[in-house]
Amino acid sequence: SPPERYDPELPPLPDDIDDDEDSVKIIRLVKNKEPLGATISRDEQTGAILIARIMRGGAADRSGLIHVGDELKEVNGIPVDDKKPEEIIRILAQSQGAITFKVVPGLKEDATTKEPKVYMKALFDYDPMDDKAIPCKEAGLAFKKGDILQIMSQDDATWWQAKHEGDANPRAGLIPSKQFQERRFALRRSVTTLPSLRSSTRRASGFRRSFRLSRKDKKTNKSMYECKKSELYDMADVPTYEEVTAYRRQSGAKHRLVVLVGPTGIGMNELKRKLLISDPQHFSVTIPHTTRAKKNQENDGVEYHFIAKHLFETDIHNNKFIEYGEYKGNYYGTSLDSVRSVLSKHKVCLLDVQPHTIKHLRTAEFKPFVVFVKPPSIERLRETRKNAKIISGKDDKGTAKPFTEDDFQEMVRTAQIMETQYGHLFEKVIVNDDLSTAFSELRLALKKVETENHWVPVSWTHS
Ligand SMILES: Nc1ncnc2c1ncn2[C@@H]1O[C@H](COP(=O)(O)OP(=O)(O)OP(=O)(O)O)[C@@H](O)[C@H]1O
Repeated sequence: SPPERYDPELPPLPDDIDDDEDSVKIIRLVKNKEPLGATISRDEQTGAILIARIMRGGAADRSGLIHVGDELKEVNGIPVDDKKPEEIIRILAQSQGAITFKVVPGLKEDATTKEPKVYMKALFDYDPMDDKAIPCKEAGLAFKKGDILQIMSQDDATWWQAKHEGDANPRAGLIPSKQFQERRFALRRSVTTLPSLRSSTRRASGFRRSFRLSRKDKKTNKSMYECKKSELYDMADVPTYEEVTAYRRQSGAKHRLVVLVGPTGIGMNELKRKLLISDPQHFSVTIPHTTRAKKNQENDGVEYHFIAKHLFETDIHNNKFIEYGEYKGNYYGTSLDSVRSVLSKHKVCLLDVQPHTIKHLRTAEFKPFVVFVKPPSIERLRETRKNAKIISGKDDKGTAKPFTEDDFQEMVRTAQIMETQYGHLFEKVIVNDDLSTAFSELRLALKKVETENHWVPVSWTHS
């Protein structure tokens, strides 16, 4: 049967309806300490004060009574037509308890938006209090590099709304959009000069000890390992946000590649060695390639893969190497296939690389877990490394020498530059102060990578 209609019969609308009077809504909100969660702006054309933005989950949003586009007429009986937005904000900030608004409703917003599930990893530090561009500092959300943000709204091209992942407080805050941040970051970069990691590591770094070689060429005092890819390219990458998703490795699935980075001499080999000893069935390292002649006691595919120079060069051209370099006329390198070989044995592959290499490894195949091994304070370095030796590379045999004050300073300096330039790629930072503490921390972190949820780029889970 057709539904009965209970609507009352309405009289016809009068012809002389007064828009201004009839469409006005009086809204009463009780405001405690919490901000209202709305921003206002003046319409350039009409001069009207409009609700510019409603913060998701804020007081205004939860009331459901105020909407973007509503025109504000009065606050607590005070007309706002002749007021500057700053003055109105001051009135709002000062009032406590019930606030009365008189508004002319704008066009209704689409109310079907449900809570969005977009997560971004912040790749930079942000403090709205230092941001001259933000329309309202109090509405801003501060965050640190590495924080996971749930993006609540991307409606505005310049200011997104976000909250910290897992934060029970439903109130969102304003953050600069990716596009906006990229634009102004690029502008800022063009006027400041970043310290170059390349020149700083030229002296100290060279071959990783993974290649079991000393680091410096004695005669030229030059890095044996020259970056083949321009680091200028890195400067063009603007770290803003990266869309991420929770990923948990399925038991039985291949392990994520464990990548260690840090200044030379910080103890990456030591940490790798300890991991290998702690569980040789579980952890493994890659076998490097070399074009040097095999020594008698060596076996092909054990210490090195021994290959001919022209084959090595072909492999270079075919992008088979993660890193490679030349030392005394011979090539040494770590191939992608040597990593694959470890992973396909269902072992955890421990790899230390130069930081600019990380981005080439960040693929769905390897899902690298990047650990930055960081030096403690220079005082602690002096204390803890009192009896330690470093392969100085000052002589051909690469004999171990005690650390010098220069070594410590170089380590701290390089670490700072690495963190500034590549910090957004580090998922775990381990300060190698006391070695056994650092080792336990690393082992725990690697255990968690195998069993717990971690945020990874969405692109890694699509394939
Ligand atoms: N926390 C620590 N306390 C004391 N000594 C340490 C600590 N960590 C590492 N060392 C010592 O410092 C020296 C250098 O460490 P290691 O060879 O592991 O450095 P590395 O980072 O692998 O350097 P590279 O690969 O560039 O040669 C070693 O003698 C090591 O035993």
